[in-house]
Amino acid sequence: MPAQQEKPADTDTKTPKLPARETWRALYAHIRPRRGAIVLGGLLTLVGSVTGLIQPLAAKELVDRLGEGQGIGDVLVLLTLLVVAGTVIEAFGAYVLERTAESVVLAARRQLVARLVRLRMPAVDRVQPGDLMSRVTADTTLLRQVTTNALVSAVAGSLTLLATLVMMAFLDPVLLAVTVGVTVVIGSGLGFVYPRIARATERAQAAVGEISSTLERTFGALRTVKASGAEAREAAAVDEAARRAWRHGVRAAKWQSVAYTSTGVAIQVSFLVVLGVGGARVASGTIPVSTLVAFLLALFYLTDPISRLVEAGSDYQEGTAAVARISEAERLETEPEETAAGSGAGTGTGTGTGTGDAASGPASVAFEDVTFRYRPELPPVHREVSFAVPGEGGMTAFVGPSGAGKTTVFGLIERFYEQEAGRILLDGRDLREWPLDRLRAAIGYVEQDAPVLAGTLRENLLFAAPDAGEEELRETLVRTRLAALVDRLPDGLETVVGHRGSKLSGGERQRVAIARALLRRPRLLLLDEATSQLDAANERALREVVAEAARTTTVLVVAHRLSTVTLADRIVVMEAGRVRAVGTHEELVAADPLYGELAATQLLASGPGPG
Ligand SMILES: Nc1ncnc2c1ncn2[C@@H]1O[C@H](COP(=O)(O)OP(=O)(O)OP(=O)(O)O)[C@@H](O)[C@H]1O
Repeated sequence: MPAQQEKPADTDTKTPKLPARETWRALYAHIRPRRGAIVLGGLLTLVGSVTGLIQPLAAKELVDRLGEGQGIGDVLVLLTLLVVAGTVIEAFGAYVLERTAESVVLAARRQLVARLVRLRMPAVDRVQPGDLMSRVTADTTLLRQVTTNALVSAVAGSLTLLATLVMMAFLDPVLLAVTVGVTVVIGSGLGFVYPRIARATERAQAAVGEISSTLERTFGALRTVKASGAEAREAAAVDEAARRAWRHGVRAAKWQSVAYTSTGVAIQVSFLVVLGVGGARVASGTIPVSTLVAFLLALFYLTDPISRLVEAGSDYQEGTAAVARISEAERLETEPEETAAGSGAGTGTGTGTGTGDAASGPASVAFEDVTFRYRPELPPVHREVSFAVPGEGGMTAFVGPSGAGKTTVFGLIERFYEQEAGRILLDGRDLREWPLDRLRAAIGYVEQDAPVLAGTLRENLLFAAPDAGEEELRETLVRTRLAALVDRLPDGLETVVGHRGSKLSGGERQRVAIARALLRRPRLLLLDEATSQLDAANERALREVVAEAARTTTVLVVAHRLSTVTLADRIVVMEAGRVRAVGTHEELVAADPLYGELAATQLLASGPGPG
């Protein structure tokens, strides 16, 4: 079985940095569908704050009228309305923005998951599932802030800034030039700070991804972890990643606080410089004192928009970190859309033969000089592999030493991987010409470790054929010798089987996986036999199930049992990626020394035998 897992290059802490334009484009792609709601939310917030600004004027009018002994009833009503309206509008604006932010996150998650479930196997081999999970959960969360608050702050801040600058220019262009000069000098430091916020956030997020990866590994094999006494080491690995997330998170916070502080410093320094330069201009009679006073007041009005802009910039940096990691996951190679969705014509439920245009009945399979390697830098796993299985049902067994490339045959038939030379034919048609969904609908695949998913027995059985009827389900249970087990269980088909079917025995798991594959009514059944020993009853049950399936379906078995190969109509002996010999058990025992040795020493010979 392919079990190679190595530290993937693309989930390293150093996520390659996207160019600024591309980052913005990727971010904007998330915002675009909701730009209407963001504009609405922004406008409502703005109207709310403007209403707030009118309140002091109304209050002044109220006081004036009181002084003059006039009636204040209408002003009081107006003031009340303003307060209520202002509060309600602002709150509603905030709600619209928050809701939009959540929608942006939701859309990003859905889009990412829709792609990730369609990942091609070579991409899956390179990444760590836990890290991908954290991109879907944790990284998308970071989009919340940047897509709404930061954007609105940036626009509102820019507008206010512009208005204040115009007013300052009107008061005294020279003092404005002085202010802008000081602010730009100090603000240019942000060019140094911002990339550091982005980098620290990105590393913190990568570390969070590592936490997920480690947890996924630990909980995916908790029995092995416990049996190996590795609990403390696994916890330490999570601890190390968590510390790294903390360290980078703190670093991001440090740079954020530097950015915020620099705003205050810029204003303070501007104030002092304007005081000096303005004072001199007043002394020389160039401007009146009132202008200087007004200018200094205006300078303080600058604080708010600049702070908002700096904060928006900082949020944006966090957003870019998230977007870099999300985009990286989105760039992983995927299979065509119709595959996972099963939306291709003629599949729908996946319960029928599903091949639509192809004939029903057992499928034929042929390999013609197939050469394949898992990665370009690795040696070939298949070298000019050729064999032919006619479309007349029956069982073909693949045998050979461990690592000979038997499981890989199945991976290629399912088109999980693509050969580099040669052709693979199903029903005489090149696999590359088959729509993927139709191809897979024609095949039932039972992996070696017979994965049973968390959930109920029923969910597991119907996983590949959700619309199968109750009668068909019963019938399949009988065929796969599972009916007695289901009847024995207090909750029957609704029994929860535990994570990876841990509440079932190895033999039961195998048969559940076969039942699942059979419910798909496959024309070709690929069965990767378990290497573990089964008790005699389980082994006999399994053998009967496979023999029965072979009457109506072409069955290919990666065989580890003598009892299976003796039943096979045809045996393909593989060694080091080549087909060594093809024949029946008797023929091969007589003609092929490797097969003779395998049959004598390596194939599991337990159970009552084929008779
Ligand atoms: N996803 C993968 N990436 C890289 N190499 C792989 C991958 N899967 C399998 N291999 C390698 O390809 C070779 C053939 O593997 P395969 O699983 O086809 O062997 P097998 O004959 O089924 O072995 P076994 O009887 O032990 O299951 C092995 O050397 C294996 O290490």
